[in-house]
Amino acid sequence: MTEEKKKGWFQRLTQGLSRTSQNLTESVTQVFQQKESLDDAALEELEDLLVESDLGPQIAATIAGKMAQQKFNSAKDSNAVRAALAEALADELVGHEGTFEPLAGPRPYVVLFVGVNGSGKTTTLGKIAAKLVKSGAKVLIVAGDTFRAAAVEQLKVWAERAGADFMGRKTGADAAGLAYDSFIRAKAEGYDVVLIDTAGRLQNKQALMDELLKVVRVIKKVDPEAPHETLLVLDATVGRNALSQEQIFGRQAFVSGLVMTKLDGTARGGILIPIAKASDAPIKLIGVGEDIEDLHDFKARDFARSMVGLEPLGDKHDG
Ligand SMILES: Nc1nc2c(ncn2[C@@H]2O[C@H](COP(=O)(O)OP(=O)(O)OP(=O)(O)O)[C@@H](O)[C@H]2O)c(=O)[nH]1
Repeated sequence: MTEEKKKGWFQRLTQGLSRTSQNLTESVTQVFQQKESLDDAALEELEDLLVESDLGPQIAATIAGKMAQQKFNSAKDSNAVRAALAEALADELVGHEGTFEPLAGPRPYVVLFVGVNGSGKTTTLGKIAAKLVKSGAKVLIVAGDTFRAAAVEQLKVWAERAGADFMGRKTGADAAGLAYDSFIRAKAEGYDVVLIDTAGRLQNKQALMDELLKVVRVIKKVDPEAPHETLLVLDATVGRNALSQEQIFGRQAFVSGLVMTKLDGTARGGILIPIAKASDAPIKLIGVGEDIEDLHDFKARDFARSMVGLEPLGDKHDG
């Protein structure tokens, strides 16, 4: 990434997370305003504020504990408070950072997108397709949510916009059959990446999981190593509901990476931390807007600093 592009992205990230950071830092710096160090009551207040920021009780207690060990020179030191908070948040996240590198793997590289309707699956898939095509890759988009005509249409628009090829079937067609055929076609026609959308809602959760597992099974018939990546897309604005979605999909659908979307315009960006800690899969990508440029690799330290309204630390951390 060029310096300018990097700067642009960080600005978008910090801007996108501004409601989260306002929510988090204003209250936390206030706790430290009158005092150099925290007494028990202030520590409890800090913990409550962190819980309100969607961090959950355990993480809130850990972070409040770390903050309580610090000394700050009252109100003048709000940047130091922020920096310490960013460090404490980053400590929680660094072990949960993953990379999404479809062009570094086998060809064709098969990526499955799972998640409930409205989480941002289609948009995320479209953004990834656009970036891959731009970098010269041959990309096939597959409309695996065969239950909703609108979902197929939306994906087709993204495929056209991205310059990727598109494969879909009529409403109600067998999604697993489509996934299988698309993989065979991608192998025969030399595609680099196959991006497969899946249904986000069926008559019940079990039916949805059965459907996903069937898609995975038939893909494995073509190549046992595939799908090479199964990305679970989660909407940050739904707060703790995203946590339960992770639990449902993560336990059953062989999720290999998480994507957190809609981190812009929400005060609930803090939810990313309990999700990261609860999940066996790392966070790979984050979305802070609807444009192609608004999807990015997840970098724990940069994210933690943006969460408190600070710029990233520089090359050492922005990878
Ligand atoms: N602000 C913001 N909006 C987003 C982001 N990602 C997706 N969206 C919007 O969220 C809405 C839902 O996204 P979709 O991509 O359609 O979600 P989906 O999971 O495919 O849902 P269905 O199409 O209903 O299956 C759309 O209006 C997107 O433009 C993001 O990072 N930030």
